[in-house]
Amino acid sequence: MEPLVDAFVARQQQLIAAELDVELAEVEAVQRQSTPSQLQRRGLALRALVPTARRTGLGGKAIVTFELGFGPGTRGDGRLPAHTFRVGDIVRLEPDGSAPGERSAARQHAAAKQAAAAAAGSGTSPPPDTDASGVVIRVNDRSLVLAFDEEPDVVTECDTTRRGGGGLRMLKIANRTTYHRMTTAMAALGQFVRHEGAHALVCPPGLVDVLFGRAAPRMGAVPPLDAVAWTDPGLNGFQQTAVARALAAEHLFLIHGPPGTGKTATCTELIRQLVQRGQRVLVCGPSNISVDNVLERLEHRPPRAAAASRAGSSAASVKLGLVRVGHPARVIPVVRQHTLDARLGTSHGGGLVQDLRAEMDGVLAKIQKPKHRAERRDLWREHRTLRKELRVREARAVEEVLAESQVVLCTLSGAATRVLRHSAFDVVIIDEIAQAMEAECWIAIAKAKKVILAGDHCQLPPTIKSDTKAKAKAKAMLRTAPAGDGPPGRDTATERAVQDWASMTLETTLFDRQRRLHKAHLSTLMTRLEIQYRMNEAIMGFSSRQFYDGKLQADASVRDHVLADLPGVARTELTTCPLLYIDTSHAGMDEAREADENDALGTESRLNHGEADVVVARLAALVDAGVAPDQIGIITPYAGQVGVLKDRVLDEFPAVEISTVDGFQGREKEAILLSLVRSNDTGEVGFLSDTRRMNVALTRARRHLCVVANGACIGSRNAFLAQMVEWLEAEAEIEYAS
Ligand SMILES: Nc1ncnc2c1ncn2[C@@H]1O[C@H](COP(=O)(O)OP(=O)(O)OP(=O)(O)O)[C@@H](O)[C@H]1O
Repeated sequence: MEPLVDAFVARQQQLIAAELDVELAEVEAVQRQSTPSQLQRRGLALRALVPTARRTGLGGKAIVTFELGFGPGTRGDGRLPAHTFRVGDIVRLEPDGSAPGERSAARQHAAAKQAAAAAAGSGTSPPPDTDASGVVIRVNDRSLVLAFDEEPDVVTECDTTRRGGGGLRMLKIANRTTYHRMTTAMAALGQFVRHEGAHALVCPPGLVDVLFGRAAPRMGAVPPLDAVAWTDPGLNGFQQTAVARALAAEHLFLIHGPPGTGKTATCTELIRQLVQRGQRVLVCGPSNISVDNVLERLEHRPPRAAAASRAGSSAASVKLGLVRVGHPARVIPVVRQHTLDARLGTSHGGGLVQDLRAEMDGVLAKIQKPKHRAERRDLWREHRTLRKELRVREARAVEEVLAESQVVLCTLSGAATRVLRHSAFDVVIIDEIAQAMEAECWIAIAKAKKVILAGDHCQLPPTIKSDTKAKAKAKAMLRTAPAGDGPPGRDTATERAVQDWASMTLETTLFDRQRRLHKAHLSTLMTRLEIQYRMNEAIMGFSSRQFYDGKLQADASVRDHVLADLPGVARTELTTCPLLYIDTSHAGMDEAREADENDALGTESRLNHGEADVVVARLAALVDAGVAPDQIGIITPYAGQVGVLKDRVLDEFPAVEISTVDGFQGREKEAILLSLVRSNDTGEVGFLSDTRRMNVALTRARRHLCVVANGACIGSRNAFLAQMVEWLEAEAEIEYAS
């Protein structure tokens, strides 16, 4: 077991370090190759900012508002120029007079290397942070609000020199926190199997054995479906089976949820059932939105349950103690009252904390008034003392809130936050598992006795920047790996597995690994949900056949639904057609290349103006028929084509959502226009050849999917795409573009 896990940990750490390297190199390249004005024009920097307000946030964080002061880029009306800063971005502030990234890039690189080295060793020491980095927590057209652990000197100094010139420049920097947390989680796993004392894992050895294939997953007695008091009586048989088996599983259970099959609804029921049984649950996902989706469902009882309880059904309303850990600014507004911050505000210990924060704000206000250096130093000292006290009281109040909460929700990376350091759970549920890197999952797994994974490996994996390089390296390693005996102490199975790690990339998810590892037990270890509630039956056909053994069923409520059934939509040929294929094969609509000017590594994207014309005409026809623009999505695999379409569409129809396929995973619209772009003489299809990307693309529409493509090109060399074109030709209404 030990060499097996050690090799896994080493490989993961190597992959994480490579990914961080690429991320840092990207940021560094952009910053080094551009002047501050160029960076600002590209939305990657904001210049001439000055701090205009300060307050104290959770954990004594310094919350500082920045507005435009003076100097280059200011326009006089106080509005910020167009920029790409978003809530959650990590940014650095530096005096606007210095060269961009002058100090930072080299420092970041050194810090990253140090972090990797530290984590590979003890796994506990955090990477040194760049001095003036903060997190964007609010953005509007005149200001940005940043949170800092402690107010950086450049910010404080900026105040004193405000009337003398200067100001601050804000630049995006790579977010190293998640990488560090992943490396630390891996190091802890290594220590756990070596029985070293310092690790932070509470999960039982049996769980680790199962997750590494050293023990078969065991199942207790599965409760008969009619013996369970369902809180949502509308769940279908697959969903109920998944919940019942997940309850019975001893260490591990997998829920496979194809598009629209109610995976989140199933997880929600499972959480309620676990809470009814007195269990404490940690609910995680790779992104904030994946977590908030579950929270939103947990908070609102499904209409099906409400109706049933009015009719006197046994559907119990389980009172859940919920808390969402994570910064309130990154949480969707409807669930904000469940954030730890909001819960602290109303808790018993929260009052004292509020008083202390107010006191700290008072000191901050005094610091801002012009003073001698010595006076300001004293005030900062006072501020620090108050912050120490605040942290102690806050920790107590947080413990109280957490103790009252049976369900804690956070991102996978968020499970590493200080407030959850001592928390342990009976079960961790990871939603959207196929989008999560395995090392990230271990941050949460470390805290629980049992793991439930829910996702769909037939959709896109996590986005990995270093992947191409990593894959090539992995292949090379496999080629050079000795075929014979391994090092002493490794049995053959371990050796095989260790060599397997060499082919592992960050795209290899925990879900993938478990499915492969426990192939023989999949029929009991995993339940696939097979009734979908999104697509007209005509839309789901190809996806069902290719990815789900032809087993997907459309629920009666969606089987035949078309746009014409929506209020205000005229009944026309177009609005009664669920699947339309516009073949551009003979229309001379050739693809073009475009260098992505936001991509410092010089990646090229593709676009197709001819296809864009077709899409724009179809969009107009849908809107003319009465389909609301916000119910229409335009998706395409290429960022270049997204740009072309946005330029053509958004002025007239700002509510239409235009996105890459990758960016639309997890979303749906009543009507989807899909532009596949590739159109060339050689049949090159680029990353259309990733079947998972095509699966996502074809399964976003509820009532109408229009595919615009050069079928002759995309189907000429790629067998999967040829089958897709065949399906479209057989099942869709066909139009030929000219
Ligand atoms: N048993 C059910 N009966 C009726 N509607 C259901 C049922 N289960 C789920 N739904 C509905 O199906 C839709 C999709 O459900 P949900 O969001 O849980 O699916 P998902 O699998 O998480 O989706 P995604 O494909 O985005 O991952 C929702 O509108 C939900 O209310």
